Amino acid sequence: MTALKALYGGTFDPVHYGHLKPVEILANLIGLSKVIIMPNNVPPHRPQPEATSAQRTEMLKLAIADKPLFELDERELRRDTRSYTSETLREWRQEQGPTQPLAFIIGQDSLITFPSWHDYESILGNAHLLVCRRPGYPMAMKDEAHQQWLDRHLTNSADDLHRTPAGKIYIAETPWFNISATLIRERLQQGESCDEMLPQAVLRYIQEKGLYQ
Ligand SMILES: Nc1ncnc2c1ncn2[C@@H]1O[C@H](COP(=O)(O)OP(=O)(O)OP(=O)(O)O)[C@@H](O)[C@H]1O
Ligand SMILES: O=C(O)c1ccc[n+]([C@@H]2O[C@H](COP(=O)([O-])O)[C@@H](O)[C@H]2O)c1
Repeated sequence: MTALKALYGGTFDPVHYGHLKPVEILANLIGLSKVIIMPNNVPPHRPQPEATSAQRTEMLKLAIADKPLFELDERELRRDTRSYTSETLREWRQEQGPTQPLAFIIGQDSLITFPSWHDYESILGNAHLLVCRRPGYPMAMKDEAHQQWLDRHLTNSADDLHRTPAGKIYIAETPWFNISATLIRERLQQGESCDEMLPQAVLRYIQEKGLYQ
């Protein structure tokens, strides 16, 4: 059996424990030996981040330096157009061949908006979706057609993910982490502590560079 490979895309402005901890638990649950973390360059659906792509990448490097589970992929930084996940996964699938099991990791909030993503059906054609729970967001889709789409693809079998190349959605029983980059940016701007929310090395970098003031 070929090991499942997982890509974890995000804006990471900045990276925090709400990104890292659920995914470490997910990796244990389903037997992932690597998670490839990938910052976007031009988020397709939100304003440009406060930190530059280079700064967000630097923070990711600091965050994963002592975590062998993670490696970094900078491919989206090499494109100046919108960082569409469908394009990235098409390219990754071509590199990995048609039978390699591939997955894209998202949080529960991203699952809810997923049907509005560019060419979203093709994403499942190229990868599974692995979903981590997140507090404050519904588990059901906004409309019936999208709920039926979700139900058609859902699996609760980790074996399914390892045995098939793409097309399944797995909602992992990961714990809730009530942390967001928005909350961190707001707290930093108000001079409030964020010590428990992100790695110390990332916090030091933010302070050194005067980010999110
Ligand atoms: N606390 C969390 N629990 C589970 N998933 C999360 C959490 N925070 C972020 N994610 C997921 O990580 C991925 C990258 O998220 P992103 O970089 O936008 O972080 P964010 O905290 O949501 O940022 P912002 O507050 O700036 O919107 C997304 O798929 C998102 O759903
Ligand atoms: O391709 C799209 O249309 C699309 C729309 C929304 C989000 N994404 C990707 O989903 C990942 C999580 O997004 P975000 O904004 O929550 O960090 C990140 O890799 C984004 O580039 C992709």
